[in-house]
Amino acid sequence: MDWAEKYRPAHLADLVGNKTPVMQIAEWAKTWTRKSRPLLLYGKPGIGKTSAAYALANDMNWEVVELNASDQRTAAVIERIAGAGSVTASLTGATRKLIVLDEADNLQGNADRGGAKAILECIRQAQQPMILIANDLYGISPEIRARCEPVQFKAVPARSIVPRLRYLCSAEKISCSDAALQSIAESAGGDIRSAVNMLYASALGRDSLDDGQVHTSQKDERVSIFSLITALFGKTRDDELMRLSYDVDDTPDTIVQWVEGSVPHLADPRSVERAYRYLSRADQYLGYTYRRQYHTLWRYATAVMLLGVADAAGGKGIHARIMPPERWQKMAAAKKQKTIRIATLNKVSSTMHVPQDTLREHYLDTLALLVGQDPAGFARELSFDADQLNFFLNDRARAAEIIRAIVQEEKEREKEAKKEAAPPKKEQKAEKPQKKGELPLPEAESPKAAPAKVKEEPAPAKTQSTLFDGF
Ligand SMILES: Nc1ncnc2c1ncn2[C@@H]1O[C@H](COP(=O)(O)OP(=O)(O)OP(=O)(O)O)[C@@H](O)[C@H]1O
Repeated sequence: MDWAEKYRPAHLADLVGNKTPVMQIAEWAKTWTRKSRPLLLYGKPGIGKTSAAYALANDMNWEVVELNASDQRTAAVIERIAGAGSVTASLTGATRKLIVLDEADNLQGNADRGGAKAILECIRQAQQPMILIANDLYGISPEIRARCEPVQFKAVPARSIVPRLRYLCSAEKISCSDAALQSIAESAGGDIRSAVNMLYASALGRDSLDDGQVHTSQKDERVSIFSLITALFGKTRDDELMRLSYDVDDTPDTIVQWVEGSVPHLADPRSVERAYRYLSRADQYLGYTYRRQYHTLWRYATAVMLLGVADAAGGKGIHARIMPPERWQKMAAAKKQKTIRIATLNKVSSTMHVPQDTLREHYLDTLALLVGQDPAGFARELSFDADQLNFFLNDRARAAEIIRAIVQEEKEREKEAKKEAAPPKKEQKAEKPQKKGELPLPEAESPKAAPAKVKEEPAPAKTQSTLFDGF
């Protein structure tokens, strides 16, 4: 087992740094009731968010139900596991179950619209404590954020990491110089997992370690696409540019798109034209690579693209924000539209018992007209969200307004239902003072009992009839 896992803190007290958030978590757990909001632990990777959730469960003798947003991407799976985990009692005798949803910020992709909804539903219904974990607080949808109590974890300073590394060395019976520990702790940039991994990699097969034997290469020497693009437009030597391209995680077909996205930032139109010529040549090589499965050509593609564009750019630097290729944004928008279209048509076709193709080819216009006449009715009937309603209305603001009103209505109804379900305060009713000189009404004549008399008029069977009765 690697050391990061082997030395995962077992108790909250074992966590290094972040004392305030740790206390906040412990307090939340001690005072937890079903009305408590879930915690949302956020902060950069490797600083103890997941460890804190597990250590808390251990300290409280709670069982953990872990959901990993990036693994279990469908709403159905999350609903099934979270639903069961959140409302049923524990089988192992643990007092409670702690639902841990890791990588909660990974759920907001377009494909995961259902996933985000399922989390919201899970938060609403959970009868058990729940912790969401994310790197980026703003990668979480506002609805989920609003329902959670945010707890920020901060990068751990090197001076706090050093004692932890020293403890690991003594547990593993390795003698390690202070300078070596200091150098590892500083290059970890506040990420304890990274520090532990560096120590592990450096100490492998040794029983003593000094400064010169430390590998701090971990992730810090990985080249990001941003540094590659910056180098491409700067005065970088050709061999250095090629080295950077090998170190970057992205493949040439991705790099070519980033380069293409940056070319319009060149000031001189002649340079732009030259850069595009090199790009199109590189693109041809990439095409051959895939068609012939001859991956050596990748190297040519990379060389033509980078050295050619660098030559066209003339080392003048890039003076604009480096952005992901615009094409990706367009593709993401198109993918979102497709997801909405499929989900919407699925709902309608299964309710109307009409195949999706037939619906799309023959009835879509008619349906859009009908929805336009009674958008709220259709939205209620088919549980549309704002995007799905907008698919028919083509008016985002109106669709959002209608859905907001429906949600509000539902909340009111829930409130009413809860009120009705609450046990009647009988003493108050019984002791309701009677006005002077007023005779008590017999049961049947009291205003409350009156509706019981109109039994001839059956109440409209609201739950039975639907908008689709005619279909
Ligand atoms: N505060 C800490 N104290 C002690 N060890 C830590 C701490 N933070 C991280 N570690 C070490 O790093 C490993 C990974 O930490 P953890 O999974 O808790 O990080 P995380 O903040 O949840 O990261 P990510 O966002 O990538 O999931 C732990 O198993 C442990 O070895």
